[in-house]
Amino acid sequence: MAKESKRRQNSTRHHGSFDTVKGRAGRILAQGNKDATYETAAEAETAVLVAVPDKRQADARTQEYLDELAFLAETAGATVTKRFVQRLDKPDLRTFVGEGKLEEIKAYVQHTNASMVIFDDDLSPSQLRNLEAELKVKIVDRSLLIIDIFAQRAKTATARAQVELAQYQYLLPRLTGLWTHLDKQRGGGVAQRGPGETEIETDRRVVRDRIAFLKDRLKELDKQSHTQRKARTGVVRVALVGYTNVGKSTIMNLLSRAEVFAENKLFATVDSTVRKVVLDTLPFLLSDTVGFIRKLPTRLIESFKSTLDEIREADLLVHVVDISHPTFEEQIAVVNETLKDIEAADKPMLLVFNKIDQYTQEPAVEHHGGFEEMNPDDEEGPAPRPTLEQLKATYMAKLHDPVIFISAQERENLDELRALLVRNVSALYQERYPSVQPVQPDDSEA
Ligand SMILES: Nc1nc2c(ncn2[C@@H]2O[C@H](COP(=O)(O)OP(=O)(O)OP(=O)(O)O)[C@@H](O)[C@H]2O)c(=O)[nH]1
Ligand SMILES: [Mg+2]
Repeated sequence: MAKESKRRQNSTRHHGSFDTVKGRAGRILAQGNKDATYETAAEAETAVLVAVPDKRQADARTQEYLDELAFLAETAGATVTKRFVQRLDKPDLRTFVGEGKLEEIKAYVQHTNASMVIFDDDLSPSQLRNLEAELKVKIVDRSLLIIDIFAQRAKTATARAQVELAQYQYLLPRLTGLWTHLDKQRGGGVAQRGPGETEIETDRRVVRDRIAFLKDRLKELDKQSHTQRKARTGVVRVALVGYTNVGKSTIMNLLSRAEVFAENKLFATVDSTVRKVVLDTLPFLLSDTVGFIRKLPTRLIESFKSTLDEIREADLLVHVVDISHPTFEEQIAVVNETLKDIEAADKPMLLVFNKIDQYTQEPAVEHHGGFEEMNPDDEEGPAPRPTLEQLKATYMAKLHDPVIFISAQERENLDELRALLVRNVSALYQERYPSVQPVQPDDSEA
């Protein structure tokens, strides 16, 4: 714990991401500082959340989304003190929220000395700039927040290079839009003038060079892991997939006795880990990897290509679902969509409903920071959820894939899970490698 906070302090001493977006990092980069590691929130920072749902979105849904954003903010290290919601058909082009709402946010931020405002969507470079000018605090959008958490978590060389690539790809268009906008607005005035065209060009070139370098580096790392993966021919590969925080790493640890970091934070895992598992003398490789989330920036998916290869190359996917989560069905849909995006959707899949110990028919009331009743006049509470038995019946009937209900934490139904894995893995051996005798793969590898 002490180590973690020391690491944080160290890394916050680097230029912050907002400085980056403000353009300062552009200059730091131009001076050859290659360490792009930064964090959105230092400890004890307070954050205000802003969501602009469209008019049809139900209040309860909006709060669930804001819960997730608050969870992300807390994971990044900030304390959420307030949530602002404005229903609009379309976000305001200039400042994302309308003028009146902006005034409200501004007053709150000034009054409470909040250190940042986090938006549940991505902001255009000019929205970012305008909001910064109006609110005079750090402005963070959803992509930046997620990239930032990834940056805090990435451990392996590949994951770090992938995160850095995502950071620079985020930075590049903002470098441009930012300064051209600033120049236009200030008419090239003196006091707070940004760098001239030449400097911007230099910054852009530095960033592009770095992007090219990172892509090469990732290709190199990919070649190495490809060689590693080739050595695994003849061994069935199983990948744990699922929304973030559903219990993938916990299950990995149970099945493989590995020590994968699991905790109640989003994106505890951003590297992939592969372990040899032997069940009933049947060996296979099990990989635990980064969780998915709604509105995951495409750029981030792209830069995490090597990590996602572990999923793409698997013979069998184990889709873990947190059934106790109020939006678990939407989470299933998000995971399936993301699997489609990375072209891994048509693999055989087992659906594992986890956290049955925590499932209640009461709709969840757990809220993260800054919660306030949105519509106190709204008498109509959410409908009770189906029983676990009803859910089982529905899902068994609805899906062709095998379905199982477990609690990794309470070790409930784990034997059933193991048996299901053994059945499916041995079927895959027969189908995929009819001539190969199951071999013992090398000892576990990271
Ligand atoms: N109540 C309950 N909690 C669980 C269960 N399984 C895991 N958890 C908890 O859920 C949290 C997330 O677990 P992880 O294993 O880190 O989840 P993950 O899917 O690997 O998460 P990311 O790596 O962040 O995508 C941890 O606090 C676990 O202790 C379960 O069956 N019941
Ligand atoms: Mg994990």
